[in-house]
Amino acid sequence: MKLEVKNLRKSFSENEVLHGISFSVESGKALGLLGKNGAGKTTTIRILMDVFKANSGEILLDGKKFKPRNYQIGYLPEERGLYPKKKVAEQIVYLAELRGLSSKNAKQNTKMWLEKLGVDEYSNKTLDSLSKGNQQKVQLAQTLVCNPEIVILDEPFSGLDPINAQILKDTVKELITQNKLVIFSSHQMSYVEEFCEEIAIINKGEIVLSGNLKNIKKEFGKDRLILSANDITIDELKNIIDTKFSDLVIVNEVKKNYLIVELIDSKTKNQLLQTLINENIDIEKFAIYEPDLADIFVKKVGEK
Ligand SMILES: Nc1ncnc2c1ncn2[C@@H]1O[C@H](COP(=O)(O)OP(=O)(O)OP(=O)(O)O)[C@@H](O)[C@H]1O
Repeated sequence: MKLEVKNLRKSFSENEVLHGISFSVESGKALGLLGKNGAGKTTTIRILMDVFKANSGEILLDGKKFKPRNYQIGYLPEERGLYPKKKVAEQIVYLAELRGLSSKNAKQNTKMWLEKLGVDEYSNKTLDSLSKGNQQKVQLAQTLVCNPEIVILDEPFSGLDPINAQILKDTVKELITQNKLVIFSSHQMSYVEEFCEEIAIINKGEIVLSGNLKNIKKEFGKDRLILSANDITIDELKNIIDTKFSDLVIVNEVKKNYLIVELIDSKTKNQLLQTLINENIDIEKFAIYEPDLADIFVKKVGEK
């Protein structure tokens, strides 16, 4: 399956909050929707789920208008939607039946997911008696109980400690290998980096970067190197480069322990290395720069 979001615009009263959002994602891949608070992630997801109507734009699944009601979708909304005073297993079974599962399958799947996520011991407790992290896992069990083909998770990691975040990561990875189409929103880069093949960064209601994460990283790292030297400070190294090697390289960024430099001509990497050696600079680091997602995000959005 391929889901395509095309040029979504959304206004609340006179205020346009989405200014033409477009991205696409296919089964067997996960798309990370990234953005700061208020960027427009949840609004986009709500439009996808038909909670809100867009003012314009379209959403297609395999080229046809996407109607969420026609599919088994696992949606974990930002405002978690379960009943605090009802028993955990009972309400998941009930919601699974509402979504079309037989009573037997609803019970089986509920048991399976509560066990898998390590919250089966709370099956007969009311939801509000559980810790926030465990409530979150119950919500996730409810999201996945119907074996959905499409999984949409809005900030699924919020409130999870590292061990439970790992359980969620493993679950998402498993969904991807089962060829599900997975979309999730987050402002936590490390999670996105770990298993999203595709990303879309939203800033102030606009997509500022989208596509395959590996290609994006390659493009950002293109012709850039990390450089440091023994016996001289980073500032001294920068000075030498600025005064002597400005025909080969320019300094992009001064980090605490190294410089990020950009080759003026991508073919001159070895020449740069040779020139540094000829200058008797004792090179400590000379490596291809591999930006992490946080670096890319900061570059595109301006701040963390
Ligand atoms: N129902 C609404 N009525 C009016 N404005 C809204 C409504 N929902 C969202 N907005 C506005 O739309 C903008 C985008 O909000 P949205 O919740 O989509 O951002 P987000 O990226 O999900 O942020 P967060 O990470 O904080 O959840 C914000 O300026 C918000 O105030």
